[in-house]
Amino acid sequence: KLQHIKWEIRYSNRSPDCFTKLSITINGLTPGPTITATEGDTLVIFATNGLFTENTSIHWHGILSLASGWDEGTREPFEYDEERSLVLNDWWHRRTYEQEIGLSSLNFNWIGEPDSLLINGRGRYNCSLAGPLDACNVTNPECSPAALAVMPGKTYRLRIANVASLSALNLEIEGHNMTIVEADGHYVKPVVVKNLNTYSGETYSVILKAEQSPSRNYWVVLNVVGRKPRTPTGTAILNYYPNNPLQQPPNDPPSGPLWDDTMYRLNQSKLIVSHPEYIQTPPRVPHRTILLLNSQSRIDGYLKWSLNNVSYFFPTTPYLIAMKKRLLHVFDPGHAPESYDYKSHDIWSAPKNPNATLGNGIYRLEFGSTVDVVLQNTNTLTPNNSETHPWHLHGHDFWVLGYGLGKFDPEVDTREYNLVDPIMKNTVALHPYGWTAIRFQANNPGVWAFHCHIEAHTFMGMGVVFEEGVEKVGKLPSSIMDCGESKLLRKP
Ligand SMILES: O=C1O[C@H]([C@@H](O)CO)C(O)=C1O
Repeated sequence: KLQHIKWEIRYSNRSPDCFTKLSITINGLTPGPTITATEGDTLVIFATNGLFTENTSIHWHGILSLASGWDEGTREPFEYDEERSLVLNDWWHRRTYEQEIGLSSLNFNWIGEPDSLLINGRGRYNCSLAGPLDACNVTNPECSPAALAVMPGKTYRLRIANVASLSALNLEIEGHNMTIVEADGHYVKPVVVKNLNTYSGETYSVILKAEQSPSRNYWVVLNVVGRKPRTPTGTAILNYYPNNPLQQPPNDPPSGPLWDDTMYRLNQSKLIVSHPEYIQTPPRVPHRTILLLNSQSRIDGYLKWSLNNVSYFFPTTPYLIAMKKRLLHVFDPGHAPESYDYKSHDIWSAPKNPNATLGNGIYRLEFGSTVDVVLQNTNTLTPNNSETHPWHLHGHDFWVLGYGLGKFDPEVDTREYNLVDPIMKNTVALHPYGWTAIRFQANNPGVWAFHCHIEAHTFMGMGVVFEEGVEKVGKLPSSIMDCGESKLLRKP
């Protein structure tokens, strides 16, 4: 089926948590409109940029720009009556420009924790904390809680997206277990959980049975985990027909797991493996292994994040254009570092020498080769602290071969890799003081980002770039020649 969709991207005043804020919207909505499509449909999306001074682009998160013939016509390995979407977000009242200035000043100012958590674009800020010039109104219908309507006895597929820019979020539905059946577009060997940890950029489907007493509603509860929460719990209402969708459950919301229980989250990550009937077996061995030390660092006094002591900065001319048009001077010609000194590096302490360098050299991958990346976490510059990082790869799905705590040991840990039924994903968590190993095939011609999906961390340099088969990319349209030196190539 062919669908034509029109999107207008513009600023509007929105009050998703009762506090009015200028927000970037699609057709006036945040989160934007839902597209309902069947696998195989063709979507033509005509987007207009109604922002006054900014460029914009849309990243098709989790939708591979590759022909995936093996997915044709397959049936889902689970049953449900209806589906519902749950878009989970964290929300700040300060403008992103102020945040950027704070992050990139010598007088570093962290973005802090979110003001609110939103479920389907709705949250609740405590308006008594708002300033005299702020607009904050708890009776605004825009911020009345989201209701998830269910019929007693029916089974639902909840499609969950964590679109937060920072937070790892724990979702719990009071009195109901969830069965995880899908992650990042791949079917999962079903696992029953009381609550679900999701990391920025991830998507899941869970099956929920409306099998509790229909005499009342139940809480849908969202909590920050992995960072010390300073944000009130986000809530929505699981609304059993025929109760009023605004009727609050009779008790307090459940409190969720402890925010700093890393083992709990690590163990849940390990439970997510491929559904037995949908296994795509990974190649047995990689052609190349890249080991990436994730560390907080300093460059000339500025706080940064770096990979193998290189903090990434974006070149002003896009790589794809630079490579196709031989503008090779616009980024570092050298190779990005393949590894770090893992024998002597102490991951448990703040680094004695936190200095790093800026760079934007790339990893050139042989087309068609199998590449392993091992992400190694370490202590930040703060003593006894290590953070969670959701790593997101553009242009590919990867196999998740394993997770561990402590320092990755290539001799021992590679033997424990799951080569039998690993899940494929596009976003994966690196847990505090832990490591995560992934494998992918460099089979999608182009230039692809691999970065921490925490927006502030990407901004502070936490990313790398892969190139493969760029010579196979066809002619670039002159309409994309907008940034840096590519402007000179634009046909009038
Ligand atoms: O990048 C970060 O900076 C702060 C803190 O480490 C320094 O203020 C924080 O929590 C981050 O995730």
